[in-house]
Amino acid sequence: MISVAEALDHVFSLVAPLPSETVALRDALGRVLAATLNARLTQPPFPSAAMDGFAIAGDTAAPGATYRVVGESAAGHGFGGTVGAGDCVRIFTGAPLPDGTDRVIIQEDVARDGDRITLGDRLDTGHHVRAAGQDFRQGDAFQPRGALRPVDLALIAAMGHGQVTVTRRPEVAIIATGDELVAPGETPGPDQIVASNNLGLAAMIDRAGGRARLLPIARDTTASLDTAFELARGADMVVTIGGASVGDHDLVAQVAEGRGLERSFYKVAMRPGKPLMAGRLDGAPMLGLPGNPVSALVCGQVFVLPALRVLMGLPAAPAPRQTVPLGTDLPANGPREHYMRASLQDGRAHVADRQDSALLSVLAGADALVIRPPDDPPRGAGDTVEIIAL
Ligand SMILES: Nc1nc2c(c(=O)[nH]1)N[C@H]1C(S)=C(S)[C@@H](COP(=O)(O)OP(=O)(O)OC[C@H]3O[C@@H](n4cnc5c(N)ncnc54)[C@H](O)[C@@H]3O)O[C@H]1N2
Ligand code: MOO
Repeated sequence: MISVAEALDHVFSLVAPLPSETVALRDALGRVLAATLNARLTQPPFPSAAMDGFAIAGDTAAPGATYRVVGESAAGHGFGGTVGAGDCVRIFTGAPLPDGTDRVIIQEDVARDGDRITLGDRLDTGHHVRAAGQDFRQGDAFQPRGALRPVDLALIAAMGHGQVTVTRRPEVAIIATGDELVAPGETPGPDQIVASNNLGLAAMIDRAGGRARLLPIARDTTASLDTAFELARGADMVVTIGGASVGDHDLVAQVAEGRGLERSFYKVAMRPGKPLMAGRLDGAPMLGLPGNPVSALVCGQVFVLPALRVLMGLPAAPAPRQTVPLGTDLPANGPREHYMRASLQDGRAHVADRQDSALLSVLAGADALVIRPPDDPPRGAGDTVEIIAL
């Protein structure tokens, strides 16, 4: 059995960023820029007012000074005339500063009488002018730090782009396997249960920026699995769930190998998730997850999402970890890296009593996975541990 870190390295060697495509900015949330983007515009494009008031030549400002109002500059409608000595222009936030002015006196500091204004006794010191290009200049490069966030989209729009070139959204085929499974919403027959973790995994993938394609549940037969793999053709990644262990009806590896799977590894020293397999099938990376609901979803966090991020154009990196103190005592860990379901309260990780990998309700009640290294000695409340936040 290989370690989680080795297995993840193998998974990373199976994936590479997908080709790019151009999409409307409106559809670019969560996508990853395929190349550095340069501003086509300068912002602000002209010196502009940061407050509502009167634009003057700043060196003339003094308590009691008077000016003649010769026009108005509003956002979208600048003042086209000339501002002479002793003149001012009524101005509003966002409006271009007229030539010959370099300061805005806020209207609270001004007394107006017809077309005359008099500055008050206590002027604030600000010029209330936004310099041209103070936010960004034409040609400035923008390299977001990750997948595009709402603020990134706003900036790119302001920079003058209506479309962006991003890495294509990965399509991930998900194959649940097992004679015992029925689709969500169906009533299980005798000896059956509802397939759940494939749905959870699909949601995980969609939320992370992929597009999950849930295939029909495959039965525990060579023919059914073969059909499922056939339907998965063309996907950017194939994920199977279940049938990964050593039982007589665990046929996924056998069928995948029959179709030419180039296997990278089988079995990882982790808990849950031990019977994980990975390789390349029909030209696509394939991950075979164990069927237990928690095992599948933990493998989703630890392997599927990091692989998905690489396909999306993000750097190859393990699931982000944080360090927090434990809120509970823990016995020594065994030889596998243990991902324990825990809830965070007052900044401490309280590890759930029941850690069976079949317990979806425990996972749903958790907001973190506490990671115990192999053979970790007993830990007490207050000791720090690494977690993956869920
Ligand atoms: N003799 C051994 N038995 C088992 C071993 C072992 O090393 N030796 N490993 C155990 C571990 S660890 C795991 S994890 C499981 C994984 O088994 P499979 O990947 O073959 O999964 P299945 O047998 O198909 O299913 C396990 C369990 O999960 C339920 N399941 C499967 N798919 C779904 C789904 N889509 N939604 C909800 N639940 C699902 C299935 O009904 C089973 O209850 O093997 C152990 N055995
Ligand atoms: O590794 Mo299994 O995934 O412990 O339940």
